[in-house]
Amino acid sequence: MRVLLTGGAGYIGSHTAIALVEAGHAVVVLDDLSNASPEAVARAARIAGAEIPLVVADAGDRAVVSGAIADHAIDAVIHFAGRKAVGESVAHPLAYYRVNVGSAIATLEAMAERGVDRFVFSSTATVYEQPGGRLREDDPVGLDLEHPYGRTKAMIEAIVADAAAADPRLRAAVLRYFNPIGAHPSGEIGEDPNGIPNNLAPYIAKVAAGELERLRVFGDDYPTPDGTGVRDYIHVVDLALGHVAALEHLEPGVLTVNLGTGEGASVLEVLRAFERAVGRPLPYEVAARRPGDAAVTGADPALAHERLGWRATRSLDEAVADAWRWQSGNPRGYAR
Ligand SMILES: NC(=O)c1ccc[n+]([C@@H]2O[C@H](COP(=O)([O-])OP(=O)(O)OC[C@H]3O[C@@H](n4cnc5c(N)ncnc54)[C@H](O)[C@@H]3O)[C@@H](O)[C@H]2O)c1
Ligand SMILES: O=c1ccn([C@@H]2O[C@H](COP(=O)(O)OP(=O)(O)O[C@H]3O[C@H](CO)[C@H](O)[C@H](O)[C@H]3O)[C@@H](O)[C@H]2O)c(=O)[nH]1
Repeated sequence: MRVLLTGGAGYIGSHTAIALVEAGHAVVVLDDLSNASPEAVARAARIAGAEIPLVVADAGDRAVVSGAIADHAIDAVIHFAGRKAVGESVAHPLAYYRVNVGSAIATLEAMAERGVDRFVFSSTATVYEQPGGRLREDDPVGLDLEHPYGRTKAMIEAIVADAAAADPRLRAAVLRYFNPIGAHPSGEIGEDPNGIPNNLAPYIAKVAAGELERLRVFGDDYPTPDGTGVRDYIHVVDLALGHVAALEHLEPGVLTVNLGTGEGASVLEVLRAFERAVGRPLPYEVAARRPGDAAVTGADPALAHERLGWRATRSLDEAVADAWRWQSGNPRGYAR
């Protein structure tokens, strides 16, 4: 298939681009570069050994997306484009609704205009209204969430369901990612956060690199084995392979699946994994809980295995070693 990746210059999109080419597909990236560098696409193309055209454009512009679909004879779209910073979504909710919801609608309209009916969407574990350790796809999802970012994703899930109900040709997959971590094993592409990272793994990587003084562990009094928050960290390459499987198994209607490992790791366990990769202790202090954080989130990944034949196979240690290879080899990221 010829696959358009909106937001394909970003962290998950660039890894997915490589996985798609390696599986025999052709990839075109459409990205406004608001949170990415064109260098990510250039490196993904080099690693994959294929040309990956980059269209620098806003996925919220229906006419531009429609033009890209026609120009590149696209068969399927994976929609990664969007903003993802939880705190920023609280401060700037309208921008989040405009970019996230607006770009999803514009992309679906552009596809309809061009008769493209294969659609894969980046959702998140955050859409579950009741966090828990083994979340299943039929657990309650809705708008009763902690932040506008999560609500944008729940809204888009509803929009995709309505679009599929109205158009029986639409074949869609909604992928609820748990916590992506790690980098391509080449060390050439990885997560390149702008400014001080919000997320745990890139934050620890910058502590290990000496750019940040110490990790602040947000709470050690949760009802978890060591008192720190537990998440389901999934290697970004496993996540990328989940997209390939989803794309290749699309059927009319909407399939919604968790992409997680089914295993939990605490903040201190992630820190220890980094210490093993780096080969020395890393400084940390216990700080107050971060508002809105759950004690535990984790996936029941059974449905993805049953329906897509996919499961995550890479360990936390592997992910952290790959993240550290990327961080230490590219201290300034893509240096945008
Ligand atoms: N990383 C995570 O923890 C995580 C977890 C669950 C879901 N997601 C979702 O997965 C998707 C990809 O996440 P990521 O971690 O790769 O983030 P990212 O920021 O690295 O990638 C998103 C990409 O979209 C681009 N973009 C943003 N707005 C755009 C627009 N209007 N038009 C075109 N391009 C636009 C950005 O430049 C960036 O390259 C996002 O939709 C995100 O919400 C991410
Ligand atoms: O500096 C830090 C950063 C994080 N944490 C802790 O580390 C764990 C993971 O935090 P992240 O910020 O890395 O990830 P979250 O689980 O909070 O959320 C992320 O993953 C979710 C998917 O489950 C959503 O996509 C969400 O938008 C995205 O930020 C949490 O227990 C958090 O309290 C720290 O202790 N210190």
